[in-house]
Amino acid sequence: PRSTDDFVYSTYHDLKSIYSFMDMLVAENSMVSKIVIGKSYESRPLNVLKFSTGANRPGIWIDTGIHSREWVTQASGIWFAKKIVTDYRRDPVLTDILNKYDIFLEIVTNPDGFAYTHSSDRMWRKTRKPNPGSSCVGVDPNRNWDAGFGGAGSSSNPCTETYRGPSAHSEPEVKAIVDFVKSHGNLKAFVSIHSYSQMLLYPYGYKSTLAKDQTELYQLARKAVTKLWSLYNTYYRYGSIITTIYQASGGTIDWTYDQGIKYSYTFELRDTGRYGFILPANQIIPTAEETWLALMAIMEHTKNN
Ligand SMILES: O=C(NO)N[C@@H](Cc1ccccc1)C(=O)O
Ligand SMILES: [Zn+2]
Repeated sequence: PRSTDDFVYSTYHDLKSIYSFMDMLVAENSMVSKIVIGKSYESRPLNVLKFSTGANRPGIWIDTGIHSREWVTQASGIWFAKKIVTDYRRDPVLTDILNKYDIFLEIVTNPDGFAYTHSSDRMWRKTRKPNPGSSCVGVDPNRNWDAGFGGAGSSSNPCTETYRGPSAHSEPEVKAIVDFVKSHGNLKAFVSIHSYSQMLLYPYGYKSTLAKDQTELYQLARKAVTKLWSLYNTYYRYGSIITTIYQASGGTIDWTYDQGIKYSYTFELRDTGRYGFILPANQIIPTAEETWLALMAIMEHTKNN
């Protein structure tokens, strides 16, 4: 495609195609820039799109594709990026958000794993860093954060899908985000998008202690899933990670919440298991559209509080 107007949002794309989408979007829009926050283990750039209409603003972070096989999430991230530039100055709520906040969007958060799902194993979840002393490759990037690291709900066995890694932030893909969050220092919301299960989750996963902001997080989750449901009647469950899905230690949003980013959420997109990670491409746009309504609710609440 020559522009993001004739890019095909209703199909799954490989890494090369997604990177060229990002470069086209940057070239077409003065509001969009590309930040490389680091390199993956296999030296791929960790690209973050920045949407900004002014300087020195607080930020909102969205990542997709931290688990590489969850292809509807990277595909939704592409659609979100185009939606932001399309709706700015047309949608009053988004315009108000972008006049006060920067949005940071990391579409391919695990590029090595993503490339591997295209080349070798469609069901690959983890990073692709080898584990010394083991023939098994990769660390679960959603168990590698310094939040209850190494606790129940993660594995010490490199051959498992929830292997936590040798130490917190051992994975370059995770460390890059940690460093970005710390250096930015003014993120007000952090949303990490997974599939599948149709859930909206907030901290904690590593312990059953209620988050100090649990009442507000619950009420905002309820509002967000109601907005999501309003489009195609897709039903989401919502609540804390540990009570809604299972115990998981070293998870992304437990760390971001403990860094003081109050509006820390994880989405589990469509479906509930019929297709699972292999969601048909004809569901990409409907999934992205309904999820966007929930994201807008979270971003609007962030802006107003
Ligand atoms: O992989 C998936 N979904 O894609 N399940 C998530 C569930 C989850 C979500 C948030 C925090 C911790 C755990 C996982 O990493 O096990
Ligand atoms: Zn996942």
